[in-house]
Amino acid sequence: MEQATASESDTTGAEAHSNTLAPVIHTAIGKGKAVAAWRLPHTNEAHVAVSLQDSFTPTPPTLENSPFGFLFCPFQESEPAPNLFIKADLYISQATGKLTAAIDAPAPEVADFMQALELGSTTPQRSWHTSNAGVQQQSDLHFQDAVAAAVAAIKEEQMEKVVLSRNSILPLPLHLDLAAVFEQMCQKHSRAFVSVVSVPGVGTWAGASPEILVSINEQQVFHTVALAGTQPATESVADAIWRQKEIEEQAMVERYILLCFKSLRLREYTEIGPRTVVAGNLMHLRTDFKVDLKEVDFPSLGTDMLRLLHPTSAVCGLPKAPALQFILEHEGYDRSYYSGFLGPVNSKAGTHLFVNLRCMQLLKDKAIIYAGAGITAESDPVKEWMETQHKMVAMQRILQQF
Ligand SMILES: C=C(O[C@H]1C=CC=C(C(=O)O)[C@@H]1O)C(=O)O
Repeated sequence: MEQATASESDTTGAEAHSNTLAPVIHTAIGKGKAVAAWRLPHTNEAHVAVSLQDSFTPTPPTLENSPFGFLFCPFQESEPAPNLFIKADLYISQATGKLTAAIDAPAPEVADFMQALELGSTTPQRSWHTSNAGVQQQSDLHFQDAVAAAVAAIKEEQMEKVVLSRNSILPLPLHLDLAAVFEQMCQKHSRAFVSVVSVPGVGTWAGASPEILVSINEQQVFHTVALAGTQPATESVADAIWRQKEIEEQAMVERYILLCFKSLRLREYTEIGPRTVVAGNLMHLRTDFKVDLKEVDFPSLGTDMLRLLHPTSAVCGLPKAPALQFILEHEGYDRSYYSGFLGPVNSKAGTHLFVNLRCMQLLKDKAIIYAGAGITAESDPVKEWMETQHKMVAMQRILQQF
């Protein structure tokens, strides 16, 4: 039997001609397989990976020795929301338009999939894998009360910052197609990491994230960011004026990343920023941290930083333990995969994990849109609620296209 290896180039020549990405997504769902589609920021090339395995759970997520696939992890691991790895048994990119099978992909399943693809998909609209978990939605007042409680706890010095979130449930348009949702997001969000993930028994998520968690590109450059502070986008980023509250909020995220480097005794990094960046209808403050792994001998940096960073102070808070405790006690709903992380691992372009933000979960006839806001001593409950409204606009606009 052939061994699984850790690179996207380990593929056999199993090809189906004239494929585009949409039929591959439809066939995967029709055949009950897990599928992920993604497009990296500032690139034109979309990718789709399909797993032909029955199990998707990695324990624990390691990056360096992983085969090529797509990692999908929740905010907090639980039975309905486990860490998932969609191994790329089948892979297609827009650049080649050819579906290829990994060298260790199960041959009968590959043949079966190719045949179904040739026959053409009859997948109806609004067809994707759905989760069995119930939907919880809190009232607007619940969110605002939680913010007020967080401000009080911060003033009592129980923590410095906590990120509180909420969800909003919308009916789904009848003519919604998952591949078309992906395409719309690619068109509308060129600066974001765009993805759709659909896993049997777990459900379907779509999003356009502005936040890199851990990325190692083909030149072996490690990259992470401190992203925080939000305001509506202005004509030009040069016009952005940031309040002290946002500057401090982002500085806390930066400080936590520096602490992670320090705990790994890593001093050879570059730091650029904070700069104003645009994310859809919004702007944020971002500092970029990079490490050249060709110059620094630290082969496990990706996995080590992932373990230390998640959940970052951009989605959890500072210090991490009391902020997490506060979230679990006060948010009043399960974040599931919102504010978890996701992305391709060991692809030709490297490993690119993003925080699952500006995202939605697709149920049979509803979408759940998620958003959060960083709470500090200066936070105002109504303004923070408005900020979450602004963050939900990205996904609302995608649904309005149908
Ligand atoms: C938690 C979210 O955003 C984070 C990322 C950027 C800015 C944020 C903020 O200003 O609060 C959040 O920390 C979200 O989009 O749901």
